[in-house]
Amino acid sequence: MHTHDHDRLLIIDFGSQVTQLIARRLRELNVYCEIHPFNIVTDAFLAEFAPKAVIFSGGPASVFADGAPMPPKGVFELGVPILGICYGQQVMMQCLGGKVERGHGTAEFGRAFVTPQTRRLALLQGWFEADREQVWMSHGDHVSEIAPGFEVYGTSPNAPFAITGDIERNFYAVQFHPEVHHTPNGSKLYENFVRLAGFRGDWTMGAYREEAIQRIRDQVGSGRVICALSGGVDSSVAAVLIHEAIGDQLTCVYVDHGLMRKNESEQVVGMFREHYNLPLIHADESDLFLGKLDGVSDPETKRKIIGGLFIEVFERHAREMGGAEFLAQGTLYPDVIESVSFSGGPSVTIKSHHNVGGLPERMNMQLVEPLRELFKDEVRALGRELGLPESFIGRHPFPGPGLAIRCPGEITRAKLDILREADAVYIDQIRKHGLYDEIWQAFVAILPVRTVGVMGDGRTYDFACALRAVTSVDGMTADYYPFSHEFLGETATRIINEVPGINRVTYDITSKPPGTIEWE
Ligand SMILES: Nc1ncnc2c1ncn2[C@@H]1O[C@H](COP(=O)(O)OP(=O)(O)OP(=O)(O)O)[C@@H](O)[C@H]1O
Ligand SMILES: O=c1[nH]c(=O)c2[nH+]cn([C@@H]3O[C@H](COP(=O)(O)O)[C@@H](O)[C@H]3O)c2[nH]1
Ligand SMILES: NC(=O)CC[C@H](N)C(=O)O
Ligand SMILES: [Mg+2]
Repeated sequence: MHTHDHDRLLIIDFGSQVTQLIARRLRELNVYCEIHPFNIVTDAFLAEFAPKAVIFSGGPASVFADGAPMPPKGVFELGVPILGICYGQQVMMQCLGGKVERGHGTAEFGRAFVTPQTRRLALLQGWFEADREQVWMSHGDHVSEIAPGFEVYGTSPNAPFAITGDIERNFYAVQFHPEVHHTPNGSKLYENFVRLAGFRGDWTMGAYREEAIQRIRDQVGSGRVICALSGGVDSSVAAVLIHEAIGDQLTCVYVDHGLMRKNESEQVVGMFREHYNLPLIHADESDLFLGKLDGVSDPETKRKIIGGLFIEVFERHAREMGGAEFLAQGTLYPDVIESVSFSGGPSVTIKSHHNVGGLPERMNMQLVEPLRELFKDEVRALGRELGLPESFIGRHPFPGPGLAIRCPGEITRAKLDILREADAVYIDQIRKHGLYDEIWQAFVAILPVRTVGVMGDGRTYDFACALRAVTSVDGMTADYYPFSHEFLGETATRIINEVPGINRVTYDITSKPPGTIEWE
Protein backbone atom coordinates (compact mmCIF):
# COMPACT_ATOMS: atom_id res chain seq x y z
CA MET A 1 0.00 0.00 0.00
CA HIS A 2 1.21 3.56 0.71
CA THR A 3 4.93 4.07 0.93
CA HIS A 4 5.23 7.15 3.12
CA ASP A 5 3.79 8.50 6.33
CA HIS A 6 1.94 11.61 5.28
CA ASP A 7 -1.55 12.14 6.66
CA ARG A 8 -3.77 9.99 4.48
CA LEU A 9 -7.33 10.42 3.34
CA LEU A 10 -9.28 7.51 1.86
CA ILE A 11 -11.83 8.05 -0.90
CA ILE A 12 -14.21 5.10 -1.20
CA ASP A 13 -15.35 4.94 -4.81
CA PHE A 14 -18.97 3.99 -5.43
CA GLY A 15 -18.61 4.48 -9.19
CA SER A 16 -19.15 8.21 -9.74
CA GLN A 17 -17.97 9.69 -13.04
CA VAL A 18 -16.20 12.43 -11.10
CA THR A 19 -14.47 10.55 -8.26
CA GLN A 20 -11.06 11.54 -9.60
CA LEU A 21 -11.99 15.20 -9.23
CA ILE A 22 -12.39 14.72 -5.47
CA ALA A 23 -8.79 13.55 -5.38
CA ARG A 24 -7.72 16.52 -7.50
CA ARG A 25 -9.36 19.01 -5.12
CA LEU A 26 -7.69 17.39 -2.11
CA ARG A 27 -4.25 17.21 -3.69
CA GLU A 28 -4.56 20.93 -4.44
CA LEU A 29 -4.91 21.37 -0.69
CA ASN A 30 -1.65 19.44 -0.13
CA VAL A 31 -3.56 16.48 1.24
CA TYR A 32 -2.47 12.98 0.27
CA CYS A 33 -5.40 10.76 -0.71
CA GLU A 34 -6.07 7.50 -2.49
CA ILE A 35 -9.16 6.24 -4.31
CA HIS A 36 -10.22 2.63 -3.72
CA PRO A 37 -13.35 0.86 -4.96
CA PHE A 38 -15.95 0.06 -2.28
CA ASN A 39 -15.68 -3.69 -2.86
CA ILE A 40 -12.06 -3.91 -1.78
CA VAL A 41 -12.42 -1.60 1.22
CA THR A 42 -12.95 -4.09 4.07
CA ASP A 43 -12.44 -3.52 7.77
CA ALA A 44 -8.99 -5.11 7.44
CA PHE A 45 -8.19 -2.72 4.62
CA LEU A 46 -9.23 0.22 6.80
CA ALA A 47 -7.02 -0.96 9.63
CA GLU A 48 -4.00 -1.16 7.35
CA PHE A 49 -4.67 2.08 5.51
CA ALA A 50 -5.33 3.98 8.74
CA PRO A 51 -7.02 7.01 7.16
CA LYS A 52 -7.22 10.28 9.02
CA ALA A 53 -10.54 10.95 7.25
CA VAL A 54 -12.80 9.20 4.73
CA ILE A 55 -14.87 10.46 1.80
CA PHE A 56 -17.68 8.46 0.16
CA SER A 57 -17.98 9.29 -3.55
CA GLY A 58 -21.18 9.47 -5.56
CA GLY A 59 -22.35 6.56 -7.66
CA PRO A 60 -25.01 5.42 -10.12
CA ALA A 61 -26.80 2.87 -7.91
CA SER A 62 -29.80 3.39 -5.65
CA VAL A 63 -29.17 2.49 -2.02
CA PHE A 64 -32.51 0.67 -1.76
CA ALA A 65 -31.78 -1.58 -4.78
CA ASP A 66 -30.72 -5.20 -4.25
CA GLY A 67 -26.97 -5.54 -3.96
CA ALA A 68 -26.40 -1.77 -3.68
CA PRO A 69 -22.74 -1.00 -2.93
CA MET A 70 -22.07 -0.48 0.77
CA PRO A 71 -19.13 0.74 2.83
CA PRO A 72 -17.74 -1.63 5.48
CA LYS A 73 -19.63 -1.18 8.74
CA GLY A 74 -16.42 -0.56 10.64
CA VAL A 75 -15.83 2.71 8.84
CA PHE A 76 -18.27 4.43 11.19
CA GLU A 77 -16.38 3.11 14.20
CA LEU A 78 -12.97 4.44 13.21
CA GLY A 79 -13.57 7.70 15.01
CA VAL A 80 -12.43 9.75 12.00
CA PRO A 81 -14.40 12.39 10.08
CA ILE A 82 -16.45 11.17 7.12
CA LEU A 83 -17.88 13.18 4.23
CA GLY A 84 -20.52 11.63 1.98
CA ILE A 85 -21.26 13.01 -1.46
CA CYS A 86 -24.48 12.30 -3.37
CA TYR A 87 -24.72 8.48 -3.35
CA GLY A 88 -22.24 8.79 -0.48
CA GLN A 89 -24.74 10.87 1.45
CA GLN A 90 -27.56 8.48 0.70
CA VAL A 91 -25.59 5.41 1.73
CA MET A 92 -24.39 7.08 4.93
CA MET A 93 -27.96 7.95 5.91
CA GLN A 94 -29.21 4.46 5.12
CA CYS A 95 -26.40 2.82 7.14
CA LEU A 96 -26.96 5.07 10.15
CA GLY A 97 -30.73 4.80 10.32
CA GLY A 98 -32.13 7.40 7.91
CA LYS A 99 -34.22 6.86 4.78
CA VAL A 100 -33.73 7.34 1.05
CA GLU A 101 -36.53 7.45 -1.52
CA ARG A 102 -37.21 8.00 -5.14
CA GLY A 103 -40.45 9.70 -5.93
CA HIS A 104 -42.12 12.57 -7.62
CA GLY A 105 -40.03 15.75 -7.73
CA THR A 106 -36.90 14.32 -6.17
CA ALA A 107 -34.55 14.57 -9.11
CA GLU A 108 -32.16 17.42 -9.83
CA PHE A 109 -29.68 17.43 -12.69
CA GLY A 110 -27.37 20.35 -13.20
CA ARG A 111 -27.22 23.70 -11.49
CA ALA A 112 -29.19 24.20 -8.27
CA PHE A 113 -29.15 26.63 -5.39
CA VAL A 114 -28.80 25.72 -1.75
CA THR A 115 -30.11 28.02 0.96
CA PRO A 116 -28.80 27.88 4.52
CA GLN A 117 -30.57 27.04 7.76
CA THR A 118 -30.07 29.26 10.77
CA ARG A 119 -27.65 26.87 12.44
CA ARG A 120 -23.97 27.35 11.58
CA LEU A 121 -21.57 24.61 10.58
CA ALA A 122 -17.77 24.82 10.59
CA LEU A 123 -17.78 22.81 7.36
CA LEU A 124 -19.50 25.74 5.68
CA GLN A 125 -17.11 28.49 6.68
CA GLY A 126 -16.96 30.96 3.78
CA TRP A 127 -20.23 29.68 2.35
CA PHE A 128 -23.47 31.61 2.03
CA GLU A 129 -21.87 35.02 1.83
CA ALA A 130 -24.71 35.66 -0.55
CA ASP A 131 -28.03 34.29 0.67
CA ARG A 132 -27.68 31.19 -1.46
CA GLU A 133 -24.90 29.08 -2.90
CA GLN A 134 -24.68 27.60 -6.39
CA VAL A 135 -24.07 23.85 -6.48
CA TRP A 136 -24.12 21.08 -9.05
CA MET A 137 -26.59 18.24 -8.57
CA SER A 138 -26.99 14.93 -10.33
CA HIS A 139 -29.45 12.72 -8.49
CA GLY A 140 -32.74 10.91 -8.96
CA ASP A 141 -33.13 9.69 -5.36
CA HIS A 142 -33.02 11.80 -2.24
CA VAL A 143 -32.75 11.49 1.51
CA SER A 144 -36.24 11.68 2.95
CA GLU A 145 -35.35 11.15 6.60
CA ILE A 146 -32.01 11.95 8.18
CA ALA A 147 -30.26 9.56 10.53
CA PRO A 148 -30.36 10.09 14.30
CA GLY A 149 -27.77 12.60 15.45
CA PHE A 150 -27.81 14.58 12.18
CA GLU A 151 -29.08 18.13 11.60
CA VAL A 152 -29.93 19.94 8.38
CA TYR A 153 -27.74 22.85 7.38
CA GLY A 154 -28.90 23.57 3.84
CA THR A 155 -31.78 22.79 1.51
CA SER A 156 -32.42 22.98 -2.20
CA PRO A 157 -35.78 22.81 -3.99
CA ASN A 158 -35.64 19.04 -4.58
CA ALA A 159 -33.24 18.03 -1.81
CA PRO A 160 -34.64 19.04 1.59
CA PHE A 161 -31.49 17.63 3.16
CA ALA A 162 -28.90 19.04 0.76
CA ILE A 163 -26.39 19.60 3.58
CA THR A 164 -26.46 17.47 6.71
CA GLY A 165 -24.05 16.96 9.54
CA ASP A 166 -23.49 15.31 12.90
CA ILE A 167 -21.05 17.60 14.67
CA GLU A 168 -20.45 15.17 17.54
CA ARG A 169 -19.12 12.45 15.28
CA ASN A 170 -17.79 14.74 12.54
CA PHE A 171 -19.94 13.02 9.91
CA TYR A 172 -21.07 15.25 7.05
CA ALA A 173 -23.14 14.44 4.01
CA VAL A 174 -24.18 16.54 1.03
CA GLN A 175 -26.44 15.77 -1.92
CA PHE A 176 -24.53 17.89 -4.45
CA HIS A 177 -21.04 17.49 -5.90
CA PRO A 178 -18.59 20.01 -4.37
CA GLU A 179 -15.72 18.59 -6.48
CA VAL A 180 -16.98 19.89 -9.82
CA HIS A 181 -16.26 23.23 -11.35
CA HIS A 182 -19.98 24.13 -11.34
CA THR A 183 -20.00 24.25 -7.55
CA PRO A 184 -17.90 27.43 -7.46
CA ASN A 185 -17.24 27.32 -3.71
CA GLY A 186 -16.74 23.56 -3.60
CA SER A 187 -13.02 23.67 -2.80
CA LYS A 188 -13.79 25.70 0.29
CA LEU A 189 -15.92 22.87 1.59
CA TYR A 190 -13.08 20.37 1.13
CA GLU A 191 -10.69 22.81 2.74
CA ASN A 192 -12.91 23.10 5.79
CA PHE A 193 -13.35 19.34 5.94
CA VAL A 194 -9.63 18.55 5.95
CA ARG A 195 -9.00 21.33 8.46
CA LEU A 196 -11.64 19.84 10.77
CA ALA A 197 -9.98 16.47 10.32
CA GLY A 198 -6.63 17.91 11.38
CA PHE A 199 -4.67 17.51 8.14
CA ARG A 200 -1.38 19.37 8.13
CA GLY A 201 -1.20 19.92 4.36
CA ASP A 202 2.12 18.05 4.32
CA TRP A 203 1.87 16.74 0.75
CA THR A 204 4.27 19.00 -1.15
CA MET A 205 6.45 18.33 -4.17
CA GLY A 206 9.60 19.26 -2.28
CA ALA A 207 8.90 16.55 0.28
CA TYR A 208 7.82 14.13 -2.41
CA ARG A 209 11.06 14.55 -4.32
CA GLU A 210 13.23 13.63 -1.32
CA GLU A 211 11.12 10.62 -0.43
CA ALA A 212 10.88 9.37 -3.99
CA ILE A 213 14.66 9.52 -4.35
CA GLN A 214 15.13 7.51 -1.16
CA ARG A 215 12.60 4.92 -2.31
CA ILE A 216 14.30 4.52 -5.68
CA ARG A 217 17.64 3.98 -3.95
CA ASP A 218 16.13 1.41 -1.60
CA GLN A 219 14.49 -0.46 -4.46
CA VAL A 220 17.34 -0.45 -6.94
CA GLY A 221 20.38 -0.89 -4.71
CA SER A 222 23.36 -1.27 -7.02
CA GLY A 223 21.23 -2.60 -9.92
CA ARG A 224 20.94 -1.12 -13.40
CA VAL A 225 17.87 0.68 -14.69
CA ILE A 226 16.84 1.45 -18.25
CA CYS A 227 14.21 3.94 -19.25
CA ALA A 228 12.43 4.56 -22.55
CA LEU A 229 12.69 8.31 -22.89
CA SER A 230 10.39 10.08 -25.36
CA GLY A 231 11.04 13.64 -24.25
CA GLY A 232 7.38 13.78 -23.15
CA VAL A 233 6.63 15.13 -19.71
CA ASP A 234 6.16 11.80 -17.94
CA SER A 235 9.22 9.94 -19.12
CA SER A 236 11.38 13.08 -18.85
CA VAL A 237 10.47 13.76 -15.24
CA ALA A 238 10.85 10.07 -14.35
CA ALA A 239 14.30 9.96 -15.98
CA VAL A 240 15.59 13.09 -14.24
CA LEU A 241 14.28 11.96 -10.86
CA ILE A 242 15.83 8.51 -11.19
CA HIS A 243 19.08 10.01 -12.42
CA GLU A 244 19.17 12.20 -9.35
CA ALA A 245 18.67 9.11 -7.20
CA ILE A 246 21.13 6.67 -8.77
CA GLY A 247 23.22 8.63 -11.29
CA ASP A 248 24.83 6.56 -14.00
CA GLN A 249 23.16 3.32 -12.95
CA LEU A 250 20.41 4.68 -15.23
CA THR A 251 20.60 4.50 -19.02
CA CYS A 252 17.92 6.08 -21.20
CA VAL A 253 16.98 4.98 -24.70
CA TYR A 254 15.42 7.55 -27.00
CA VAL A 255 13.95 5.97 -30.13
CA ASP A 256 13.73 8.09 -33.28
CA HIS A 257 11.21 6.15 -35.32
CA GLY A 258 11.21 8.71 -38.11
CA LEU A 259 7.82 9.89 -36.89
CA MET A 260 8.96 12.67 -34.58
CA ARG A 261 8.31 16.36 -35.22
CA LYS A 262 10.65 18.90 -36.78
CA ASN A 263 13.94 19.15 -34.81
CA GLU A 264 12.46 17.09 -31.99
CA SER A 265 15.25 14.53 -31.72
CA GLU A 266 17.93 17.23 -31.57
CA GLN A 267 16.00 19.09 -28.88
CA VAL A 268 15.34 16.08 -26.68
CA VAL A 269 18.74 14.47 -26.99
CA GLY A 270 20.50 17.83 -26.73
CA MET A 271 18.65 18.82 -23.59
CA PHE A 272 19.33 15.57 -21.79
CA ARG A 273 22.97 15.30 -22.83
CA GLU A 274 23.84 18.93 -22.08
CA HIS A 275 21.81 19.74 -18.99
CA TYR A 276 21.79 16.39 -17.28
CA ASN A 277 24.83 14.64 -18.63
CA LEU A 278 22.72 11.55 -18.46
CA PRO A 279 23.71 8.29 -20.20
CA LEU A 280 21.48 8.33 -23.26
CA ILE A 281 21.32 6.12 -26.31
CA HIS A 282 19.96 7.94 -29.34
CA ALA A 283 18.56 5.11 -31.44
CA ASP A 284 18.00 6.28 -35.01
CA GLU A 285 15.64 3.61 -36.24
CA SER A 286 13.71 5.51 -38.87
CA ASP A 287 14.63 3.13 -41.70
CA LEU A 288 13.40 0.16 -39.69
CA PHE A 289 10.07 1.73 -38.68
CA LEU A 290 9.29 3.46 -41.97
CA GLY A 291 10.27 0.32 -43.89
CA LYS A 292 7.85 -1.85 -41.92
CA LEU A 293 5.10 0.77 -42.23
CA ASP A 294 5.46 1.02 -45.99
CA GLY A 295 2.08 0.51 -47.66
CA VAL A 296 0.21 0.14 -44.34
CA SER A 297 -2.89 2.30 -43.98
CA ASP A 298 -4.99 0.74 -41.21
CA PRO A 299 -4.64 2.71 -37.93
CA GLU A 300 -4.59 -0.29 -35.60
CA THR A 301 -2.12 -2.17 -37.80
CA LYS A 302 0.14 0.89 -37.69
CA ARG A 303 -0.03 0.93 -33.89
CA LYS A 304 0.70 -2.79 -33.60
CA ILE A 305 3.71 -2.57 -35.93
CA ILE A 306 5.10 0.43 -34.08
CA GLY A 307 4.49 -1.13 -30.65
CA GLY A 308 6.22 -4.35 -31.68
CA LEU A 309 9.21 -2.51 -33.12
CA PHE A 310 9.57 -0.35 -29.99
CA ILE A 311 9.98 -3.53 -27.97
CA GLU A 312 12.40 -5.05 -30.47
CA VAL A 313 14.60 -1.94 -30.56
CA PHE A 314 14.55 -1.58 -26.85
CA GLU A 315 15.54 -5.20 -26.26
CA ARG A 316 18.39 -4.93 -28.73
CA HIS A 317 19.85 -1.84 -27.07
CA ALA A 318 19.42 -3.31 -23.62
CA ARG A 319 21.33 -6.43 -24.70
CA GLU A 320 24.10 -4.31 -26.20
CA MET A 321 24.58 -2.40 -22.97
CA GLY A 322 24.80 -5.63 -21.00
CA GLY A 323 21.21 -5.83 -19.71
CA ALA A 324 19.48 -4.36 -16.68
CA GLU A 325 17.39 -5.63 -13.80
CA PHE A 326 14.97 -2.71 -13.75
CA LEU A 327 12.76 -0.89 -16.23
CA ALA A 328 11.62 2.65 -15.45
CA GLN A 329 8.18 3.79 -16.60
CA GLY A 330 6.31 7.07 -16.27
CA THR A 331 3.08 5.44 -15.07
CA LEU A 332 0.75 8.04 -13.50
CA TYR A 333 -1.97 7.72 -10.87
CA PRO A 334 -4.88 7.82 -13.34
CA ASP A 335 -3.38 4.71 -15.01
CA VAL A 336 -3.33 2.93 -11.67
CA ILE A 337 -6.72 3.79 -10.19
CA GLU A 338 -8.89 0.77 -10.32
CA SER A 339 -12.23 2.52 -10.65
CA VAL A 340 -15.58 0.86 -10.13
CA SER A 341 -17.05 -0.20 -13.44
CA PHE A 342 -20.77 -0.75 -13.77
CA SER A 343 -20.68 -1.39 -17.50
CA GLY A 344 -20.87 -5.11 -16.77
CA GLY A 345 -18.64 -6.22 -19.62
CA PRO A 346 -15.45 -5.49 -21.46
CA SER A 347 -15.61 -2.02 -22.94
CA VAL A 348 -15.03 -1.43 -26.63
CA THR A 349 -11.50 -0.75 -27.78
CA ILE A 350 -11.53 2.51 -29.70
CA LYS A 351 -7.76 2.67 -30.09
CA SER A 352 -5.04 0.54 -28.59
CA HIS A 353 -2.89 3.19 -26.99
CA HIS A 354 0.66 2.04 -27.10
CA ASN A 355 3.14 2.12 -24.29
CA VAL A 356 6.11 -0.12 -23.76
CA GLY A 357 3.85 -2.36 -21.70
CA GLY A 358 4.94 -5.68 -23.18
CA LEU A 359 8.51 -5.10 -22.09
CA PRO A 360 8.72 -6.04 -18.43
CA GLU A 361 7.45 -9.61 -18.98
CA ARG A 362 9.49 -10.19 -22.12
CA MET A 363 12.67 -8.93 -20.60
CA ASN A 364 12.06 -10.27 -17.12
CA MET A 365 12.59 -6.92 -15.42
CA GLN A 366 11.19 -5.28 -12.33
CA LEU A 367 9.38 -1.98 -12.74
CA VAL A 368 10.49 1.33 -11.27
CA GLU A 369 7.50 3.67 -11.36
CA PRO A 370 8.25 6.75 -9.28
CA LEU A 371 5.26 8.76 -10.59
CA ARG A 372 2.52 6.26 -9.95
CA GLU A 373 1.00 8.30 -7.13
CA LEU A 374 0.86 11.55 -9.10
CA PHE A 375 -1.54 13.34 -11.41
CA LYS A 376 -0.20 15.01 -14.55
CA ASP A 377 -0.13 18.51 -13.08
CA GLU A 378 1.72 17.14 -10.04
CA VAL A 379 4.25 15.57 -12.41
CA ARG A 380 4.72 19.02 -13.92
CA ALA A 381 5.17 20.52 -10.44
CA LEU A 382 7.77 17.85 -9.68
CA GLY A 383 9.52 18.61 -12.96
CA ARG A 384 9.77 22.27 -11.92
CA GLU A 385 11.08 21.20 -8.54
CA LEU A 386 13.77 19.21 -10.37
CA GLY A 387 14.67 22.21 -12.49
CA LEU A 388 13.51 20.89 -15.87
CA PRO A 389 13.19 23.77 -18.32
CA GLU A 390 9.69 25.19 -18.72
CA SER A 391 9.81 24.39 -22.43
CA PHE A 392 9.77 20.69 -21.50
CA ILE A 393 7.36 20.86 -18.61
CA GLY A 394 4.70 22.69 -20.56
CA ARG A 395 4.86 20.49 -23.67
CA HIS A 396 1.65 19.18 -25.12
CA PRO A 397 1.30 15.39 -24.94
CA PHE A 398 2.66 13.60 -28.00
CA PRO A 399 1.52 10.05 -28.80
CA GLY A 400 3.99 7.15 -28.92
CA PRO A 401 3.23 6.36 -32.62
CA GLY A 402 3.95 10.02 -33.37
CA LEU A 403 3.18 11.41 -36.81
CA ALA A 404 2.06 7.96 -38.06
CA ILE A 405 -1.41 8.62 -36.68
CA ARG A 406 -1.45 12.20 -38.01
CA CYS A 407 -0.98 10.95 -41.53
CA PRO A 408 -4.24 9.07 -42.20
CA GLY A 409 -3.80 6.31 -44.76
CA GLU A 410 -0.42 5.36 -46.17
CA ILE A 411 2.70 6.96 -44.75
CA THR A 412 5.44 8.19 -47.07
CA ARG A 413 8.61 10.08 -46.27
CA ALA A 414 7.47 12.88 -48.57
CA LYS A 415 4.18 13.29 -46.70
CA LEU A 416 5.97 13.20 -43.35
CA ASP A 417 8.31 15.98 -44.46
CA ILE A 418 5.40 18.17 -45.53
CA LEU A 419 3.57 17.41 -42.30
CA ARG A 420 6.60 18.33 -40.16
CA GLU A 421 6.93 21.71 -41.87
CA ALA A 422 3.23 22.54 -41.61
CA ASP A 423 3.12 21.49 -37.97
CA ALA A 424 6.11 23.68 -37.15
CA VAL A 425 4.45 26.75 -38.72
CA TYR A 426 1.19 26.06 -36.89
CA ILE A 427 2.86 25.67 -33.48
CA ASP A 428 4.94 28.77 -34.15
CA GLN A 429 1.72 30.71 -34.81
CA ILE A 430 0.16 29.40 -31.60
CA ARG A 431 3.21 30.40 -29.57
CA LYS A 432 3.44 33.82 -31.19
CA HIS A 433 -0.16 34.50 -30.24
CA GLY A 434 0.48 33.34 -26.67
CA LEU A 435 -2.05 30.52 -26.89
CA TYR A 436 0.16 27.46 -26.35
CA ASP A 437 -0.54 27.03 -22.64
CA GLU A 438 -4.28 27.43 -23.05
CA ILE A 439 -4.40 24.46 -25.38
CA TRP A 440 -4.18 20.81 -24.35
CA GLN A 441 -2.87 19.61 -27.68
CA ALA A 442 -2.43 21.15 -31.13
CA PHE A 443 -1.13 19.60 -34.32
CA VAL A 444 -1.56 19.30 -38.06
CA ALA A 445 -2.82 16.18 -39.82
CA ILE A 446 -1.95 15.75 -43.49
CA LEU A 447 -4.98 14.41 -45.33
CA PRO A 448 -4.86 11.68 -47.95
CA VAL A 449 -6.47 13.96 -50.51
CA ARG A 450 -5.01 16.28 -53.08
CA THR A 451 -6.95 19.32 -54.16
CA VAL A 452 -6.72 21.84 -56.96
CA GLY A 453 -5.57 25.36 -56.28
CA VAL A 454 -4.30 28.39 -58.10
CA MET A 455 -1.09 30.08 -57.08
CA GLY A 456 0.65 32.77 -59.08
CA ASP A 457 -1.73 32.17 -61.99
CA GLY A 458 -0.66 28.55 -62.15
CA ARG A 459 -2.57 25.42 -61.25
CA THR A 460 -1.53 23.48 -58.15
CA TYR A 461 -2.53 19.96 -57.18
CA ASP A 462 -1.33 19.43 -53.64
CA PHE A 463 -2.32 17.98 -50.28
CA ALA A 464 -4.97 19.36 -47.97
CA CYS A 465 -4.24 19.47 -44.26
CA ALA A 466 -6.34 19.84 -41.13
CA LEU A 467 -5.40 21.90 -38.10
CA ARG A 468 -6.44 20.48 -34.75
CA ALA A 469 -6.41 22.20 -31.36
CA VAL A 470 -8.35 21.06 -28.31
CA THR A 471 -8.86 21.91 -24.68
CA SER A 472 -9.18 19.05 -22.24
CA VAL A 473 -8.40 18.12 -18.65
CA ASP A 474 -7.34 14.55 -19.15
CA GLY A 475 -7.62 13.71 -22.85
CA MET A 476 -10.77 11.67 -22.18
CA THR A 477 -13.12 14.36 -23.44
CA ALA A 478 -12.18 17.45 -25.42
CA ASP A 479 -13.52 20.59 -27.07
CA TYR A 480 -12.10 22.25 -30.13
CA TYR A 481 -10.27 25.47 -29.39
CA PRO A 482 -12.19 28.60 -30.50
CA PHE A 483 -9.48 30.41 -32.49
CA SER A 484 -10.42 33.76 -33.97
CA HIS A 485 -11.06 33.84 -37.71
CA GLU A 486 -8.16 36.23 -37.96
CA PHE A 487 -5.80 33.72 -36.40
CA LEU A 488 -7.05 30.93 -38.63
CA GLY A 489 -6.80 33.05 -41.76
CA GLU A 490 -3.27 34.17 -40.96
CA THR A 491 -2.17 30.62 -40.16
CA ALA A 492 -3.65 29.18 -43.36
CA THR A 493 -1.90 31.83 -45.40
CA ARG A 494 1.42 31.15 -43.73
CA ILE A 495 1.19 27.39 -44.20
CA ILE A 496 0.28 27.67 -47.86
CA ASN A 497 3.02 30.22 -48.51
CA GLU A 498 5.73 28.54 -46.50
CA VAL A 499 5.06 24.81 -47.00
CA PRO A 500 5.42 23.45 -50.52
CA GLY A 501 3.06 20.51 -50.99
CA ILE A 502 0.05 21.98 -49.23
CA ASN A 503 -2.49 24.16 -50.98
CA ARG A 504 -5.52 23.91 -48.70
CA VAL A 505 -5.99 24.28 -44.95
CA THR A 506 -9.04 23.29 -42.93
CA TYR A 507 -9.84 23.57 -39.23
CA ASP A 508 -11.25 20.56 -37.40
CA ILE A 509 -14.10 21.61 -35.09
CA THR A 510 -15.10 18.17 -33.84
CA SER A 511 -15.32 17.65 -30.10
CA LYS A 512 -14.54 14.37 -28.30
CA PRO A 513 -16.85 12.50 -28.16
CA PRO A 514 -18.00 11.93 -30.88
CA GLY A 515 -14.58 12.52 -32.47
CA THR A 516 -11.23 11.60 -30.95
CA ILE A 517 -8.30 13.97 -30.53
CA GLU A 518 -6.03 12.27 -33.05
CA TRP A 519 -7.29 11.52 -36.55
CA GLU A 520 -6.55 7.81 -36.27
N1 LIG B 1 10.17 7.86 -29.16
C1 LIG B 1 10.22 7.20 -28.00
N2 LIG B 1 11.40 6.74 -27.52
C2 LIG B 1 11.47 6.07 -26.35
N3 LIG B 1 10.40 5.82 -25.59
C3 LIG B 1 9.21 6.25 -26.00
C4 LIG B 1 9.05 6.97 -27.22
N4 LIG B 1 7.74 7.28 -27.36
C5 LIG B 1 7.11 6.79 -26.28
N5 LIG B 1 7.98 6.17 -25.45
C6 LIG B 1 7.69 5.50 -24.18
O1 LIG B 1 6.28 5.25 -24.09
C7 LIG B 1 5.75 5.87 -22.93
C8 LIG B 1 4.31 6.31 -23.17
O2 LIG B 1 4.27 7.44 -24.05
P1 LIG B 1 3.39 8.71 -23.68
O3 LIG B 1 3.36 9.60 -24.86
O4 LIG B 1 2.09 8.22 -23.12
O5 LIG B 1 4.16 9.40 -22.44
P2 LIG B 1 5.27 10.54 -22.47
O6 LIG B 1 5.79 10.69 -23.84
O7 LIG B 1 6.29 10.25 -21.41
O8 LIG B 1 4.52 11.83 -22.00
P3 LIG B 1 3.43 12.68 -22.82
O9 LIG B 1 2.11 12.05 -22.45
O10 LIG B 1 3.57 14.05 -22.26
O11 LIG B 1 3.73 12.59 -24.27
C9 LIG B 1 6.70 7.01 -22.62
O12 LIG B 1 6.64 7.40 -21.25
C10 LIG B 1 8.04 6.40 -23.00
O13 LIG B 1 8.52 5.60 -21.93
O1 LIG C 1 1.00 6.99 -26.40
C1 LIG C 1 0.01 7.05 -27.14
N1 LIG C 1 -0.19 6.07 -28.06
C2 LIG C 1 -1.23 6.05 -28.95
O2 LIG C 1 -1.38 5.13 -29.77
C3 LIG C 1 -2.12 7.15 -28.86
N2 LIG C 1 -3.26 7.46 -29.53
C4 LIG C 1 -3.68 8.65 -29.02
N3 LIG C 1 -2.88 9.04 -28.02
C5 LIG C 1 -2.99 10.23 -27.18
O3 LIG C 1 -4.04 9.97 -26.24
C6 LIG C 1 -4.87 11.13 -26.07
C7 LIG C 1 -6.29 10.82 -26.48
O4 LIG C 1 -6.27 10.58 -27.88
P1 LIG C 1 -7.52 10.15 -28.74
O5 LIG C 1 -8.65 11.07 -28.38
O6 LIG C 1 -7.09 10.31 -30.16
O7 LIG C 1 -7.81 8.72 -28.38
C8 LIG C 1 -4.21 12.23 -26.90
O8 LIG C 1 -3.32 12.93 -26.05
C9 LIG C 1 -3.46 11.45 -27.96
O9 LIG C 1 -2.33 12.17 -28.49
C10 LIG C 1 -1.91 8.14 -27.90
N4 LIG C 1 -0.86 8.08 -27.05
N1 LIG D 1 -24.67 11.03 -8.59
C1 LIG D 1 -25.02 10.16 -7.63
O1 LIG D 1 -24.25 9.82 -6.75
C2 LIG D 1 -26.42 9.61 -7.78
C3 LIG D 1 -26.89 8.84 -6.58
C4 LIG D 1 -28.18 8.08 -6.84
N2 LIG D 1 -27.98 7.07 -7.82
C5 LIG D 1 -29.29 9.06 -7.29
O2 LIG D 1 -29.68 9.06 -8.43
O3 LIG D 1 -29.74 9.82 -6.48
MG1 LIG E 1 4.62 11.11 -25.48
